[in-house]
Amino acid sequence: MNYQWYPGHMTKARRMMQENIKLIDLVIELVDARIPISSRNPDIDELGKGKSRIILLNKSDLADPVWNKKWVEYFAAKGMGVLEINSRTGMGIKSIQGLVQEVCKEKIERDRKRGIVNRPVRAMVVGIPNVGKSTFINSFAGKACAKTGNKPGVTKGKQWIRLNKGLELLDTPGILWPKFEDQQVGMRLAFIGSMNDEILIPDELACDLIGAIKELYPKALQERYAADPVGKPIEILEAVAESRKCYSKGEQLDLVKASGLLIDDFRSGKLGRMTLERIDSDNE
Ligand SMILES: Nc1nc2c(ncn2[C@@H]2O[C@H](COP(=O)(O)OP(=O)(O)OP(=O)(O)O)[C@@H](O)[C@H]2O)c(=O)[nH]1
Repeated sequence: MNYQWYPGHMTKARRMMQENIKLIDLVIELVDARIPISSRNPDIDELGKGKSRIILLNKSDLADPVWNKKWVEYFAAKGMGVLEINSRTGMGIKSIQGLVQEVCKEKIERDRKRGIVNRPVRAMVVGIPNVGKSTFINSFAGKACAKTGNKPGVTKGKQWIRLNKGLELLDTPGILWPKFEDQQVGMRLAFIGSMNDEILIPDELACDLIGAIKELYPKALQERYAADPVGKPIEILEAVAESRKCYSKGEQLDLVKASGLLIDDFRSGKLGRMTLERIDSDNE
């Protein structure tokens, strides 16, 4: 299947990003912990040049804990502030404030030398669609947050959330586009549900997903569906249909229904915590 990403509002997204980036000191980039490279924007390093940076591995509850640690080490080794978080439960969120202070140390020091004290760090959350930006902002800002009104000298309509004396967050996240011309990336985004499912063919998507899981977590397919993990993806999909009793009229296996169930099981973590992207020579 051709995994086609429709850039849609990419030009607008880029323009907004370029406009907002001028206003901030810190870029908080959210990625999906299950595919930490494919869920990044290919131009983020260029767009965020000269800004402090934090990368958050969101949805870490759905990803393999062993690989969460390895990916944290990977980004830390590249000099980035990094944490694994779960925006739904708030896991890891508390540690962000300390990390902000750490990555913005130079800026705070620079301000202090110039006699500027108590100027808050201004941050913006960015990430591709569906990575959890809104959930994260709600969780990070919490109920205690107060929206500050429009500030003089700031582009009209911008709203800042004051988290504490030292940190303000732009209330609207920057939506970035993924590396949409890359088929592997497109496929992984389709697996996690970051591509419009309506443009995808369910059983082909399911077979591609089975192919990926079979390589990395063969036992999961065996345990949940009693499937032979060395079988062909289509045979494994048939096993899914049998184990979940997906039959259409005439006792035929309903592979489309089975595909939906399998994809849902993966996306909701019922198949287990899985990381589908590994550190290899391509991204080292
Ligand atoms: N399991 C899990 N689900 C999460 C987490 N963070 C967000 N989600 C879910 O992911 C889905 C997308 O979250 P949103 O906050 O709407 O994502 P977004 O990046 O703002 O999406 P766009 O508005 O499309 O750009 C929602 O169903 C969230 O509940 C997380 O850490 N773990």
